[in-house]
Amino acid sequence: MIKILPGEKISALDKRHLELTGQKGIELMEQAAKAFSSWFCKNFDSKNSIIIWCGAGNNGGDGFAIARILKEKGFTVSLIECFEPSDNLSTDCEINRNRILESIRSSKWRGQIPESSIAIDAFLGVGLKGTLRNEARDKIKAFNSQEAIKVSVDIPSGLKAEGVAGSDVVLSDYTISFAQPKLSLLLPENEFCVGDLKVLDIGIDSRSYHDFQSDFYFLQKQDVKTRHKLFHRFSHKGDFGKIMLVGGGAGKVGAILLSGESALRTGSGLVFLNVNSSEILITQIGLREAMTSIEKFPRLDGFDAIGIGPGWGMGNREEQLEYFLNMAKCPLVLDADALNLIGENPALWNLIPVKTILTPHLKEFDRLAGESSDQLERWAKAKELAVKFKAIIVLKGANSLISLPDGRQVFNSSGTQFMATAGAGDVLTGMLTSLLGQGYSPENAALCGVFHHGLAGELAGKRFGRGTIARDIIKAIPMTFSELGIS
Ligand SMILES: NC(=O)C1=CN([C@@H]2O[C@H](COP(=O)(O)OP(=O)(O)OC[C@H]3O[C@@H](n4cnc5c(N)ncnc54)[C@H](OP(=O)(O)O)[C@@H]3O)[C@@H](O)[C@H]2O)[C@H](O)CC1
Ligand SMILES: [K+]
Repeated sequence: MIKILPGEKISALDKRHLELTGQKGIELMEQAAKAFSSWFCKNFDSKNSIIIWCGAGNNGGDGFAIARILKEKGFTVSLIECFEPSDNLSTDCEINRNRILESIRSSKWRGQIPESSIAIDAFLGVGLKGTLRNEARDKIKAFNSQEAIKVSVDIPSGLKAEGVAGSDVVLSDYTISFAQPKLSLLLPENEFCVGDLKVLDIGIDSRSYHDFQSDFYFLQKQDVKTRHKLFHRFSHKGDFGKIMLVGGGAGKVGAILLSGESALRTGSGLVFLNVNSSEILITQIGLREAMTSIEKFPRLDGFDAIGIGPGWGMGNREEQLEYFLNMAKCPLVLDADALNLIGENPALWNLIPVKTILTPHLKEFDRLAGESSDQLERWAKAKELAVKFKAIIVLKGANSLISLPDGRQVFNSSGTQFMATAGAGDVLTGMLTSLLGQGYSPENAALCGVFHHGLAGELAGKRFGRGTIARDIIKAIPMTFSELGIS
């Protein structure tokens, strides 16, 4: 997994990469511009007219290089230089400016609002320091007043790598960030200016990160494959685990059925659903592949993993939750009402076995950890709780955050807005419990489960868009394994 470094360390990281590889800065910039352009060509037709706003630093240098590449690809490109002739350009910005083809129209910014169908923001990147100067503010305002689709290079101009955006910031539809997402791009508070986020590999040598400390990591497709267990032709039902999912209170059976079905689609060998006695019939009809039980205090031996909470209800459940926390000898997942019960009675924290996976959404997290004034505070609290109770806390949302007992915090890269639908969380609980039951370590179960859940959402979202429902996500789970080449 790639480390997420503070913005102020990015140039030191580049330097380390250049030392290790013998590359030149201008070559790294070219890799970044090529990565951006290749994403751009996949997403936009060359009939579009493009205007690129370039600053005087390396973000602007990226912009000049992107202009040249997109022109070569057949786009109509023009440039606005957001600096004065007296300003010092960074060395690589200067080189790329000189490489610009004569056929690209380039003008100085003189307060005009140009016309184009796509505007690319390569004005300010992670090198922004202190308070934004007035002249930069005017340019950002002018940039925002264009009607064009807006795409930011690396980070929206005016946004700091770690900060919450103020009012003087480029309002992007897409932000295409290099090597690693900057923390500010992952804050829900900044969604209004970041838009869709894509992080592109620009070929930074992974050894370059060794010299830098950070507890924040970014989980990508390539990190997941090696964490999977592989099964072979002699594998039998037992290897795929026997799990119990506890929930399904009166009127909420749907939640546990979704968890059960997603566990089966994730590969569980045997799935038991423990539900309210009133709900047994409907549970059996709802998921033929599952077995059902209605005991409040069922025997737990023989289970490889237990997931508790989906649709459980909170009335008279505390004693039952205590029973599961005290008696289970296998790994646990706690979700929904199991978490709400802990929120109501914090003493239960002390009963949670080490490396239990907790999967709160934002509101459940606030019930567990108390209200937070912003997401940064929530992230800090998640880390504190994960370390204190040696738990794995999955704070669900866009770029779900997995806080590990050793203090590392991992942001997930998969997912889509179309997963914001009833039952998506129950699907995750089923997947995580399933992977634990298959013998994955809790850390690998959390990382793989969260990534595959997001990927399943993406696949379902591509097909059903806004109409995506939790069952579409479940149906897509098997495809996530083939997508990653996992048998
Ligand atoms: N590893 C990577 O991710 C790579 C990223 N690349 C790109 O490089 C930029 C970072 O480039 P850098 O040169 O360090 O800085 P910027 O271009 O972001 O910003 C410098 C310019 O910003 C002006 N500035 C700074 N503070 C202010 C302010 N408060 N108000 C207005 N203007 C400001 C600064 O002007 P000065 O007069 O102060 O010097 C500069 O003009 C990164 O974001 C990526 O896009 C590399 O291309 C490849 C590797
Ligand atoms: K930018």
